[in-house]
Amino acid sequence: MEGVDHLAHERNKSEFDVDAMKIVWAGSPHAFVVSDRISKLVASDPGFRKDNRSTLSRKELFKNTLRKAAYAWKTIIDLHLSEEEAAKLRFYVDEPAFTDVHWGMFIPAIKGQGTEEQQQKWLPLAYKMQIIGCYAQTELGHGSNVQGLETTATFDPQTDEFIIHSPTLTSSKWWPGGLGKVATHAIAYALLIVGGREQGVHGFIVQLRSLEDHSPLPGMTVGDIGMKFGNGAYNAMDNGVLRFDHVRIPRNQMLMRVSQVTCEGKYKQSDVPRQLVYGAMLYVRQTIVADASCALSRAVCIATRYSAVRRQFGSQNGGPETQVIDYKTQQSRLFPLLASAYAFRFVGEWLKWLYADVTQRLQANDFSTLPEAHACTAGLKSLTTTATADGIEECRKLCGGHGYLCSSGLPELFAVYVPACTYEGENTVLLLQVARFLMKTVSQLGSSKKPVGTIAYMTRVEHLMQCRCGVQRGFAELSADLVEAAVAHCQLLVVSKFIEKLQQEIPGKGVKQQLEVLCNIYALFLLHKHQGDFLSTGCITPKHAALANDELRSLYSQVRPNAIALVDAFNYTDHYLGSILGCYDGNVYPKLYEAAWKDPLNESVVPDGYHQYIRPLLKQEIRTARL
Ligand SMILES: CCCCCCCC/C=C\CCCC(=O)SCCNC(=O)CCNC(=O)[C@H](O)C(C)(C)COP(=O)(O)OP(=O)(O)OC[C@H]1O[C@@H](n2cnc3c(N)ncnc32)[C@H](O)[C@@H]1OP(=O)(O)O
Ligand SMILES: Cc1cc2nc3c(=O)[nH]c(=O)nc-3n(C[C@H](O)[C@H](O)[C@H](O)COP(=O)(O)OP(=O)(O)OC[C@H]3O[C@@H](n4cnc5c(N)ncnc54)[C@H](O)[C@@H]3O)c2cc1C
Repeated sequence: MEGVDHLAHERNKSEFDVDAMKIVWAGSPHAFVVSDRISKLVASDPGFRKDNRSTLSRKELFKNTLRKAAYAWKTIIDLHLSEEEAAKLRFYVDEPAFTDVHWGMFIPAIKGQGTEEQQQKWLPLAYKMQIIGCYAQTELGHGSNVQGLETTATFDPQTDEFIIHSPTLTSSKWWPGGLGKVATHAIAYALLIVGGREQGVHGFIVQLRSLEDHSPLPGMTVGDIGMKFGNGAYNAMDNGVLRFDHVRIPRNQMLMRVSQVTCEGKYKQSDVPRQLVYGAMLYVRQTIVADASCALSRAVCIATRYSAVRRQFGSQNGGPETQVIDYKTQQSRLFPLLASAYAFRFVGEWLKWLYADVTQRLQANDFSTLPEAHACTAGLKSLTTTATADGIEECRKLCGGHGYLCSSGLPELFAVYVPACTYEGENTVLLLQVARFLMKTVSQLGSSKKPVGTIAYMTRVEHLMQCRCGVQRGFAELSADLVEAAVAHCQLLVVSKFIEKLQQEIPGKGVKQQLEVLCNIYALFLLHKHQGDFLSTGCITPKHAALANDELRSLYSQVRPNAIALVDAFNYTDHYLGSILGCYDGNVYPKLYEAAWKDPLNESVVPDGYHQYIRPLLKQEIRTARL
């Protein structure tokens, strides 16, 4: 029945202060108030409905996304929302759109790589959305290998301009979000050529479309690259293709914080590391880690609530069947994902601090922590997105057949989420960056200081690399093993940041205790999963492995009575979850049944096509029918 909380019995089992945990999850009392208010504002506004998305064609989906983006912007202006509130509104609208790239990449690139003068010119236009930007780095032929990009930017001292050109088919810009149909400007990455000399890849602000009638400017061939994975909402994003035909831009539209080109045609490399050209990627990678905790927590919330609602087998003397959340197999699949959602939340908080710290240092021309920041953002982006994509799929499977319905919210969540393993740095490529950082760290330790902890094994690897073949060839030969080492290094980071979080003051009855249980689950699950490595290196004995397994089962039993309260702490509205299986009141079956009849296929009792195709079949008239 509507209005009845079918999960009340579960909520009454909770052993901790859920409201206090909501504040821990949000990050602070202020962050909770903003999130709570904005999520309810979005959920209560029909202009932001999303339950009809799966029935829209791609063009309808795209146009609806433009409508929502414009409506969101009007809401932000009308309600005088702050930048923080506006970002939360875009988050809870939950629609992949050009605004993600405008705010998440175009603006950070100008802030990170533009001079003061360039920031003063372009940022006010971008903040007021008087221009709409995209981040055009990837090409048809190159994405991971940034230094392999083929678009050229040739300086013409006669006119004090750069000539942007796509010399080959593979140099076509390909994938940039917002590029296909919406963006008026791009940060375009191109190989700089000055005085006939190649100077590496740099960023350029290029206007793509007229601000009067939105038509592509001369020399631009631009469009959408076509349908993407599944029928998911990511098809609302116009990932585009763009070819430049000798497009001229003023010299002052090269982003010149890192390097400069003078009007005389002199290339100047300031003492800022070349890698700052990659700065926007550092920013996005750290936001992606926070996004991973959000996406995984959504899937876990759905699967946990449904696992408490669903009963299957185990009826005693005609009594109720067993809740599937009580099966140890369900717990051993679900609760490590619940623990991971919290673990990624806290490592994401730390990474946000690390990014802010490195940004502050860079402003003072202190580049000492840039390598560490790169390794951490790259490694944690890779680790958390892989675990989250796998975790969303596991949550779908934990919900049985109903998990495969669009109305469960899980297929869409998976389809929209999985490209995170590829964009902003393909996950293996990023782990190789971490491996390179680890190797460099080890080689710098020198003979007097042996590596310890998770990089102790690197001594053997380093010896092997140096004696058997050159370091470069050794690295390539052992890259698959080094990627595993990189994952282990990042897992250590996640566990250690969870432990550090527990050393902080955490108010609320039973809250810290619950987090300690989740931290232990996360760590022991990893030990169980990788016990082969731990055993073969003598880090643990078979007895330790058995003890860990026993302790895991005990910890699952401790989480069980608190599971619903732990996902309630995410404080997601039913609108944001977009899932009948995960609805707050647990009233699943009537809602599933009601939703089925809303499908367009049920608009007629006899389906279109019956008379043309089915009836001839049934009446054995198929031989003569015109198909
Ligand atoms: C409101 C918030 C919303 C935000 C979310 C928006 C989401 C929108 C949806 C999707 C957006 C997706 C956008 C994209 O995908 S943009 C394109 C992303 N592309 C990539 O990530 C490319 C990956 N490739 C690279 O980063 C580089 O090519 C490389 C793999 C790192 C190789 O670099 P390079 O060829 O220069 O050479 P090296 O490996 O030799 O590196 C040289 C040294 O530089 C150091 N390095 C490399 N990268 C960085 C960095 N980013 N920062 C700092 N330092 C870096 C590297 O460690 C080497 O140092 P060393 O000391 O060892 O010499
Ligand atoms: C949904 C989506 C949105 C995107 N948005 C944008 C955007 O807004 N702007 C933008 O510029 N780009 C965007 N991209 C492009 C994205 O950044 C690239 O796809 C990504 O960087 C991966 O590069 P790639 O496609 O060239 O993969 P590749 O590098 O070709 O990867 C293919 C395979 O080769 C392997 N590989 C590659 N190099 C090595 C190596 N050195 N050693 C070992 N293995 C290797 C990879 O691990 C992978 O298995 C987007 C992509 C997607 C899917």
